Amino acid sequence: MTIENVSSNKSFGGWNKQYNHYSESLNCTMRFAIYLPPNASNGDKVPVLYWLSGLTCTDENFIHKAGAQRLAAELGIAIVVPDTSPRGEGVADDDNYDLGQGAGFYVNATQEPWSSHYHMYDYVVDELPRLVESTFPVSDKRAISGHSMGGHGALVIALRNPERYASVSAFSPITNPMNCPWGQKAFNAYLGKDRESWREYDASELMRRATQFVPALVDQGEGDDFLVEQLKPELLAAAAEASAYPLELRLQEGYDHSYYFIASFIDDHLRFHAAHLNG
Ligand SMILES: N[C@@H](CCC(=O)N[C@@H](CS)C(=O)NCC(=O)O)C(=O)O
Repeated sequence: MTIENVSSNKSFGGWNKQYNHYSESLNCTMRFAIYLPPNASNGDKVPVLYWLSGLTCTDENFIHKAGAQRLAAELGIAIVVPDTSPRGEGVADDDNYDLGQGAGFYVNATQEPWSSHYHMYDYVVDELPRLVESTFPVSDKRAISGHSMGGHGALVIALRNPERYASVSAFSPITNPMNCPWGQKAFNAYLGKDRESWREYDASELMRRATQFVPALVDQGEGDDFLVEQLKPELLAAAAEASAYPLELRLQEGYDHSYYFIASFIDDHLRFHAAHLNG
């Protein structure tokens, strides 16, 4: 596996870096970002928080806007940020922002024209950690978090792979994609009409029947324009109650869907993950 460094910026004593590599699961060249805290340069193997971004994002939005590096440096946690879909000229796309490139929804697509590249689930669960853990001074202690579409991705991936993650968190996640317009549009396209196959990618469905628990923290802004139609945190809360899932769901008054919200609470999420990664 060859990977190519495309940027390096020192930050809070550690390094923000971007890499390109050819992804076997996505069948195209992908870029990801990694923040390596200062102690990763001393030969320590540091734990990793994987961050999954939302619709329209690349590997850069979180790195530029969330302000996570200062505390990640202090806590000694690396952060890995993949892109949100396969990309490139030969990769299927759609004119709308909520389907195709920038909108991979962290599923393995089974339908044409998406199925030859759109395997973000396999990429995030298997290929990217394997690459990161064999390339950088990081351990196999993992946590996962994300925003909106990426919050959906983080919850689904942790719920389906509880042995792989110490903790999971999300900002403004799409909690029940089977029952909201963004999710229904994406799942119809990527997975087809059979709604049974959708259940494996629905955080509320998975949480309701969970028997193995990954500690979960979710923050949702009450001033979020997408709250009622798309995000529906009350459905996740009901699912958690049904399985006695260890979910902490916090509604934050006045906050919207933007990175201003994420930046306001990212420290809480980093400390939550650090407690579980180092516990
Ligand atoms: N219609 C909006 C929806 C997209 C949106 O709100 N994206 C969120 C994630 S769901 C985001 O993080 N945008 C990029 C940013 O704020 O940096 C747009 O196209 O900007």
